[in-house]
Amino acid sequence: MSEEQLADVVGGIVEVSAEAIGQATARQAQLTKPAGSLGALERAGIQLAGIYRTSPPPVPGCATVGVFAADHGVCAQGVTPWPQEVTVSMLLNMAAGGAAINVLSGQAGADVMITDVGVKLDYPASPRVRDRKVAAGTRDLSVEPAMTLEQALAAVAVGLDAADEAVASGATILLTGEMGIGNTTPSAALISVFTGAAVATVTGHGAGVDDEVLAHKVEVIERAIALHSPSADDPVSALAAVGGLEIAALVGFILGGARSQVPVILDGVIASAAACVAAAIAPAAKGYLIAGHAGLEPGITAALAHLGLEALVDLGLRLGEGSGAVLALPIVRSSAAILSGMATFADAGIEA
Ligand SMILES: Cc1cc2ncn([C@H]3O[C@H](COP(=O)(O)O)[C@@H](O)[C@H]3O)c2cc1C
Ligand SMILES: O=C(O)c1cccnc1
Repeated sequence: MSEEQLADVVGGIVEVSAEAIGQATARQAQLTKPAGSLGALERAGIQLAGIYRTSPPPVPGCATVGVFAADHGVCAQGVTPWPQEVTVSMLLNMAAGGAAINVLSGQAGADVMITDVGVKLDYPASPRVRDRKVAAGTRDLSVEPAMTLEQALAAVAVGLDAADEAVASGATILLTGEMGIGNTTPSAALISVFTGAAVATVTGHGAGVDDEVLAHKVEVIERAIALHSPSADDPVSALAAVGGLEIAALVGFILGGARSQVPVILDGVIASAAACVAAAIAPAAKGYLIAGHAGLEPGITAALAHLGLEALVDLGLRLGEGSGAVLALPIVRSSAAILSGMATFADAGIEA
């Protein structure tokens, strides 16, 4: 897609409804509970009213987790303990239903939609994997831009199409997922660029590096940022320079959800990085974002603070895949059900 086509997408994203938010806020105060007693559940329900533009909001039923997979040239710098082959192996594991995201999605009642946007190694085609490969992995962002602008935009388009397809198939809520060995490195880079936080404060252990490798990971990211001088004022260029193909696809998935006026539940650090980019491209998209969980990666905390989002769940997760997003799904559904299902003080004849 071209930058003009992306601008059209941005132009199609409307702010969530302030009127429905006002109505839902007033309704929360009339329900048979002390004001504010349901905490974050109340705030989530009000947000859903704004997103769906009606109060009470519908309970989001059909849910799709968009899992985007890709590889990362920066793995050449030794920023992850895992070999790149694991991206393919886990992709096939997900296609076979054996990954954590499959099990958790089954429990939550969500469909898993798997898209290859940039896996490096070949594998036997699977009917469960959508082949939308833009490139066989990114370049090493510590020595050259991870992607060309064209590749970054093409990957954004893959995510937009996935969101449109999910919504056309009946999804009324989207959740972000990913698989890509090495992807916590570009995620930390983007979060540093978009939040302004120091690299060392937003870089974590990812899939298990020790403290010594973590220090090296920080140094690799600092080097990349010094090389490209990415700016939050030019989000697509920043994404191309220090991002990843699945992160770009997640940017498109988020923008697509916002354009279709459905909520998008964010997973962990990779989703948080994509959300920072999406919000910089389209500030109105922010209103459609729900932070699924807090997680152990420090970049999540910085990104959510930057976006003004409050994590719904904190189970000390550090997996990714979409795991924290699907765990939050029942809570998000409950927040809508509270607004439609609870009696008001007037209904129950209680003097408020
Ligand atoms: C077996 C396995 C399953 C995973 N599922 C998600 N990730 C997570 O870990 C990777 C990012 O961490 P890093 O940047 O440190 O490589 C991504 O694939 C992410 O989805 C996994 C990682 C592994 C090894
Ligand atoms: O929080 C995450 O999303 C995460 C953490 C570790 C590894 N991969 C992803």
